[in-house]
Parts: sequence; structure tokens; C-alpha cells
Amino acid sequence: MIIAVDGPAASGKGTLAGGLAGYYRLPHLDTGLLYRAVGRAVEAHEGQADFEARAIEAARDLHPDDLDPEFLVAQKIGNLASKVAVIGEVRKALFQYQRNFALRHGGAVLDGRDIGTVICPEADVKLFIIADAHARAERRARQFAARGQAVDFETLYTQIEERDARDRANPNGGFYPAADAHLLDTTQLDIEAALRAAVAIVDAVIARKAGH
Ligand SMILES: Nc1ncnc2c1ncn2[C@@H]1O[C@H](COP(=O)(O)OP(=O)(O)OP(=O)(O)O)[C@@H](O)[C@H]1O
Ligand SMILES: Nc1ccn([C@@H]2O[C@H](COP(=O)(O)O)[C@@H](O)[C@H]2O)c(=O)n1
Repeated sequence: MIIAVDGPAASGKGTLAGGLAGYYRLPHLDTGLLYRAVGRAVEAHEGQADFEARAIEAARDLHPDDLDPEFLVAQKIGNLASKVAVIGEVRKALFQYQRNFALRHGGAVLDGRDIGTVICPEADVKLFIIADAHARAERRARQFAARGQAVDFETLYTQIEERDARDRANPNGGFYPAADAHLLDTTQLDIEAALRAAVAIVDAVIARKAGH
């Protein structure tokens, strides 16, 4: 079974995808880490003429060892990720790794922006996770605070909105709910309730496909 989990920044899709992977005993890939790793690799070139060429090179040279979330969690890296994500050649270079992961024997859970539309349009179940921007900024603020990182809420909120706008406008992306995606709004749900709701959707889709 392949489960695609898409949605905007800090909507909780990574947490949900991890929870679903545990529940259904499937491997999980957070595809945002690929874009973040490319963003991190070209941090020193931001604003320079060679930014795009360096990003394409970094995407083509990406190694699984570069995907350690510990080094990729910073808000600045997330913003850089959304800048390299508009480069078509970067997306092309990252496609096959994601596709291979999705097609592993036994299935997988992938989360990102374009899993249900581009990476795995044939996924068995597609979830599109949303939450209002204020709730997402609050979650991100708590996440950074728990890591002992001071954050300014207004800056965080503004950056989340900017990143959403850049992602939605990305001419090379597929950041929209697939026609057969199930929308899950987690604004009013805590992590456990969101996971219960996601499992209920997945189970219902599986049962329907099995003809029950
Ligand atoms: N339903 C929820 N209620 C409260 N907090 C949540 C919920 N879901 C996730 N969180 C918390 O919000 C933060 C962001 O969640 P997560 O990393 O899963 O989001 P994301 O959509 O994968 O983010 P990004 O795509 O930007 O990496 C984490 O600290 C997580 O524990
Ligand atoms: N499938 C994907 C995943 C991510 N992106 C871009 O990377 C940025 C960072 O992603 P996070 O999920 O870690 O926040 C994101 O803002 C997108 O620009 C993507 O394009 N496709």
C-alpha cells in the first residue's frame, strides 16, 4: 500500500505520515528533507548568479547521508528549500529517489507537496493535510521552543505565509490536492486525534477498494 500525504508547511503532515507508517508498518520518507538538503548545500550562494546552477548540481549529487533532519530543521533552511524547489531541474533530479522509495516492495508512506499529484499519482490513499496559518505558526513556534530556539512569532507566521505562496505559485510543482485526495483539516485536532482521523480515512479507502 502506498500512502501519499501532502500539505503546506507545518500542517503536521510529517507527524501524521510517521504515525501512519508506524500504524501500518510501512517505511516513511519525508520528501521535504531532499529539498531542505539541497537548500542547505547552496546556502552560501543565495542571491548569487550561480545559485540555480549550484542547486541543480547539489540535487544531482544528493546522498542519503545528507538527509539527517537534525541539520535541516531550521526555518532558514525551510525557506531556502522552497527557493530551490521552483527550479525544474532540481525537481527532476530528485524525482527518481522519491519514486523508487514509493515503489518499494510492500509499500510506503511519503509526505511532501506533490506526492499525490506528481511522484505517485497512483497512490492507494492520498491525504491532503491543512490547518490554518496561525495554528501552523503556533505549532512551529512550540517546536523551536522545545529545541531551546528563540523565535519571533510574527516572523515565523510571515515566513510560513511567504513559503505557502511561493509553493502554490511554483510553476514546476504539483502543490494542490489531487482530485482523489482526502482533505483533513487538523486545526482543531491534536496529534492523536489527527492520526485517528487519518487512520479512519485510510481504512475506509482500503475497505471500499476491497469491496467491503
Ligand atoms: N495536530 C497537531 N496538533 C498540534 N501540534 C502538531 C499537530 N501535528 C503536528 N504538530 C506539531 O507541529 C510541528 C510541525 O509538525 P510537522 O513537522 O509534522 O509538520 P510538517 O507539515 O511535516 O512540516 P514541514 O512540511 O514544514 O516540515 C511539530 O512540532 C509537531 O509535533
Ligand atoms: N515534495 C516536496 C517536498 C518539499 N518541497 C519544498 O521543500 C520545502 C520544504 O519542505 P518541508 O515539507 O520540509 O517544509 C517546501 O516549502 C517546498 O518548497 C517540495 O517542493 N516538494
